[in-house]
Amino acid sequence: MPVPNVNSISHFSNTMVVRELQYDISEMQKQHDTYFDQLTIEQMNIYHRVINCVSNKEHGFFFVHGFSGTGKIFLYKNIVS
Ligand SMILES: Nc1ncnc2c1ncn2[C@@H]1O[C@H](COP(=O)(O)OP(=O)(O)OP(=O)(O)O)[C@@H](O)[C@H]1O
Repeated sequence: MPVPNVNSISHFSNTMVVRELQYDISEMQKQHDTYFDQLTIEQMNIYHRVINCVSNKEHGFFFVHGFSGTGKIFLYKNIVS
């Protein structure tokens, strides 16, 4: 069975990581502020729980569930931005 070239995999992974890290901070800030103003109270509560955990350098595991279209992705986008 052919074995993948480890150097290529490493380069590919790094390229993907580098691309992901090339975000525009001011654009992300604008996006965050826009989404943040629109969060519902429930989304806002989850947002603060996750952000507080990260800010306090605590470990956390969050599972957000809800019916389709209730704003889970909307919330994720706000948290990651
Ligand atoms: N607080 C909000 N203010 C304005 N629009 C919102 C808000 N929350 C969600 N939406 C909008 O509602 C729609 C559905 O939201 P979203 O895709 O986040 O739901 P979801 O729970 O992730 O759905 P699914 O489980 O089907 O993936 C999207 O168009 C999103 O932009």
